[in-house]
Amino acid sequence: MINPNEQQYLDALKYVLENGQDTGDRTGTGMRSCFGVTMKFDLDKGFPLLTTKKMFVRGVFGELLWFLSGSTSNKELEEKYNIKFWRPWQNEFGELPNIYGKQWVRWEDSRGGTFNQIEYVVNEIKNNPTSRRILFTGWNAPEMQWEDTALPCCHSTVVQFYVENDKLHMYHYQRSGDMFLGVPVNIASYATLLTMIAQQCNLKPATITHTIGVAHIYHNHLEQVKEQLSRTPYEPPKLIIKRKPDSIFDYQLEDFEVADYKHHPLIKGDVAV
Ligand SMILES: Nc1nc(=O)c2c([nH]1)NC[C@@H]1CN(c3ccc(C(=O)N[C@@H](CCC(=O)O)C(=O)O)cc3)CN21
Ligand SMILES: O=c1ccn([C@H]2C[C@H](O)[C@@H](COP(=O)(O)O)O2)c(=O)[nH]1
Repeated sequence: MINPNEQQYLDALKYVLENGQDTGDRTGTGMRSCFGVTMKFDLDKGFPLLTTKKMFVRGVFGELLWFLSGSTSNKELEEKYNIKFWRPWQNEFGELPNIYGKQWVRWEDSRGGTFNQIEYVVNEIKNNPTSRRILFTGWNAPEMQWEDTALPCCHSTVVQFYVENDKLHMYHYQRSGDMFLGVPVNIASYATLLTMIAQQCNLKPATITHTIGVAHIYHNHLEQVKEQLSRTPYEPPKLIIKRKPDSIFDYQLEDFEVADYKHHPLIKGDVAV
């Protein structure tokens, strides 16, 4: 098979298209959904950036670096990286309160301090690789219910790591996945994160097991999905990280390059707000 990683996504997409339940949803758009869909990616078989549609590559890397910086400012995401897809959820101050950046690197504890979960994960992988506690979560249960929270955490509901000899594996549980728009970005983003953490720990990025709780196709994406499923994937591109920064928090946009990215044309779809 020319691109087994992409086939995992296409099979999941097709499964939801053919077997999903049609209902309404919070946004009023309507969705077709299945519960508990798992995809497995092996980074040895290429970088899982979709080739059956053109992906917004800078969007993947920029958004990830913005999460890692601890920022929850959409203004910063737009000004620093020229990424505008978070705009519908920003408040009047250009902020996205309580989303990923805060939970990943400055989770507020009940004793007035903060906890950097990403730093913890990298240190554990380096110093305590047989630990069964190497995980981080964006799901800060009480904060997810606060009324100013921009959007309760979708991906990184749980992200766990496992070291096998010189290989680093990841399990990613995502509670809710917009199969056409969000999930392709999430797949590429977590593959990038695993590659970065592996580089920091002198390990090889290996597999990602990605489970989505409510895997859904919005009703206004059904035609786009059929178009995408009619296309044949190309060989996957390669992810190149051009240097090894001193820490997981020191990567820059210019450090990332995608080589040999051959893709089909963009497929547009409206995001459900
Ligand atoms: N309904 C919904 N789906 C999502 O995927 C999603 C949300 N809401 N809310 C929060 C974030 C925002 N995300 C988004 C939003 C829009 C695109 C999007 O429109 N992507 C286009 C390119 C956009 C561009 O070039 O600026 C694409 O073709 O992938 C992707 C992810 C992911 N998340
Ligand atoms: O990275 C992301 C962020 C969001 N989504 C999708 C999943 C849902 O369609 C919406 C969130 O709505 P909820 O009602 O909170 O589930 O955003 C995604 O797929 N990937």
